[in-house]
Amino acid sequence: MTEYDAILLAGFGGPEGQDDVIPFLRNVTRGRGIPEERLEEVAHHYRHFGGVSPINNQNRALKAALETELAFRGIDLPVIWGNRNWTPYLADVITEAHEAGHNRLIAIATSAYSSYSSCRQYREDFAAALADTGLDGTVQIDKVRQFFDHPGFVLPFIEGVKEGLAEVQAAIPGINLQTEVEVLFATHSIPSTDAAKSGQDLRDLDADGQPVRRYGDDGAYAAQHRAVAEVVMAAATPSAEQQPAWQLVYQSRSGPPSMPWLEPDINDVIATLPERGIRAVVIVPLGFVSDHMEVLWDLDTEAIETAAENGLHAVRVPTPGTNPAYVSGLVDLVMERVNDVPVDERPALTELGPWYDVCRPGCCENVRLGFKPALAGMTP
Ligand SMILES: CC1=C(CCC(=O)O)c2cc3nc(cc4[nH]c(cc5[nH]c(cc1n2)c(C)c5CCC(=O)O)c(CCC(=O)O)c4C)C(CCC(=O)O)=C3C
Ligand SMILES: [Fe+2]
Repeated sequence: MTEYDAILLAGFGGPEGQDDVIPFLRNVTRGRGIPEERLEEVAHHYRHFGGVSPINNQNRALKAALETELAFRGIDLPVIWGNRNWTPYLADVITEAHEAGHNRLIAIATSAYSSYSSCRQYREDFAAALADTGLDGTVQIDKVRQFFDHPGFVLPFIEGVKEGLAEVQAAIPGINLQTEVEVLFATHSIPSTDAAKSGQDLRDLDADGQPVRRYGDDGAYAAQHRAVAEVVMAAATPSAEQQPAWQLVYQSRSGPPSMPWLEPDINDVIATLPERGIRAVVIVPLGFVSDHMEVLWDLDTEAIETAAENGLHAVRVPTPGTNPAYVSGLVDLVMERVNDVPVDERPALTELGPWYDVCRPGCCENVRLGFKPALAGMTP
């Protein structure tokens, strides 16, 4: 048994009104070398929706769903919710938790894969929050493993792809699933240098100093997405003969053009589909846990528009959101830590998992920004 006294639900954060948009974007991009034009463009996405990102309400709903599931299971752990980039800030909610007597926190970050932005940055922000509040050494923050291949996270996508394909067949009677439909698994593009470091363990080096555990050029980040996509396709399609082609595509690139980020971009890929005889596209937001701005703008607005321009029927699959399988999976992830469940008894749908509870030395470091201390890892 490992004793925890609260669950820390750690979100990205988002603006909740027009006046929040610019300060929020400054918080997110401080020191990141994001071009001014890109910031203006992203500000416009938020302005289009009244300056309000849906992400905070989605995290409020997830917190409530977790509380209901915990109560149903008779688990006495309060859920506190804090954000990296907007109120309620992590430092403030951790201080409140401490004042209420909660000093051993198990964190769930709303992010499933390994990379600087999707794992280590959360861990660095936990360390910064403890340093800023003087609670370093008083409050302990552990974090559940990256859950990209946990059944609770994957199941909603399997259901979604099944339903998406059924919808395509209803819209275009007689369509050939194998030759006329393509499934695009979409995730956030990240700098190629971050991708290469994702999931890397600095201890596993060969005699030439090269990593032993290789995930390919785009690191564990891309490998994890591909492995999950394969599982989703196999589970969502009745037979190989009826399985559409699929590929992993990227969205929401934001760095300067001179800096390599993961490709191909979803819009570029969509534009190539008609010439291959594709008539319908199923878009799976595999990299995201809820329908936040990246999904509403980059997929539901831009990618859907690109599909229409190319004469394609397009369906966007739901994100896990508050799907009961996802909510219950997150509680399972907490309880495997509480109960010290051995690694070989933990659920994982790909060979890359179950991922580590404690991140490896050097894992997901950001070579551009340099070293910053992080919690929930083997080295600080
Ligand atoms: C991998 C990844 C995830 C998924 C994992 C996770 O969910 O954590 C994610 C999620 C999110 N990203 C979000 C928003 C933004 N991300 C930005 C910028 C960046 N994202 C990056 C990566 C990721 N981002 C990167 C490498 C940058 C470049 C700057 C840097 O090196 O850090 C910018 C700056 C403007 C721009 O350039 O787009 C914004 C506004 C929101 C909130 C949406 C809402 O408000 O509803 C969410 C959930
Ligand atoms: Fe982002």
